[in-house]
Amino acid sequence: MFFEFGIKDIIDIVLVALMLYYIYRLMKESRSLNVFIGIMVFVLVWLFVSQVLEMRLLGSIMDKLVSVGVIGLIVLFKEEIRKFLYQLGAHQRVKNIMQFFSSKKSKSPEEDKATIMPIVWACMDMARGKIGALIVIERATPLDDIVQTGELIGANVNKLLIENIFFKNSPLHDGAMVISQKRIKAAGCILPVSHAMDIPKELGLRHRAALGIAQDSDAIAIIVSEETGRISVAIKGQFRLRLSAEELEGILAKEMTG
Ligand SMILES: Nc1ncnc2c1ncn2[C@@H]1O[C@H](COP(=O)(O)OP(=O)(O)OP(=O)(O)O)[C@@H](O)[C@H]1O
Repeated sequence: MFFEFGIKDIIDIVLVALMLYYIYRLMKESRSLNVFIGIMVFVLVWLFVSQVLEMRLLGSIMDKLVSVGVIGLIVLFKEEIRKFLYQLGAHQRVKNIMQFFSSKKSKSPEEDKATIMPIVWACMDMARGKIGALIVIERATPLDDIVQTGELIGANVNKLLIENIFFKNSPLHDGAMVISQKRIKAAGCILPVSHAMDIPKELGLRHRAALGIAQDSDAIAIIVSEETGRISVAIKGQFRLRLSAEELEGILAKEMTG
């Protein structure tokens, strides 16, 4: 009953272990750890019943359950699967983007500045007036699903327009504004809320929504706090809190122009 055990098998085991570890991490993050443990127990029982005990009837019933169950799991965990695939794609994409930008710098720094400065000035004004705001700047990850939850605008980036949209009684002040390709694409959009446990207690839903989109995509989310007038940025799943105008400008210049 001995079988050959070569380098290919070791790589096979390492890859399966890595895959299981990633699934475990994703499920832990999405607080579905018990589901993961349940699936593992089911798979072990299935293997034991069909491979070791060779019980044909129970084995075939479990075979059927597994094939249907896979579809069920895909539906149940579509968000986690999307996130996993995004993270996988992002690794390669980072390299590609770095290569792309190293040979081809931003076409027009003036054009980038013309987009960045109205955002910075509007945020400073709104911070002074304690007007809450949430601005998401789309980059490589398309945000079409987010845009669909709000109202389409399609206007050039303009300081007064941004302030007007977030003005307290404006019909679009609730939710997030999406800026895409140097234009205000939509406002009043609903973002996914982060369930991270390590967010400072004083930060509420606006900040959680900013972190949520920064975890799910490569977008830059700018938050102006209505309570404190502080400006923060969520990017690559991390917060940069209490920013000055210069710091905000620096981050946007660096991240938007590569
Ligand atoms: N999922 C979401 N998507 C977009 N905007 C959201 C979302 N959740 C909350 N908001 C915005 O955040 C506002 C509520 O902010 P809340 O006071 O809870 O957050 P906060 O982080 O404490 O911010 P602030 O410091 O401005 O009070 C809502 O009125 C809405 O405009």
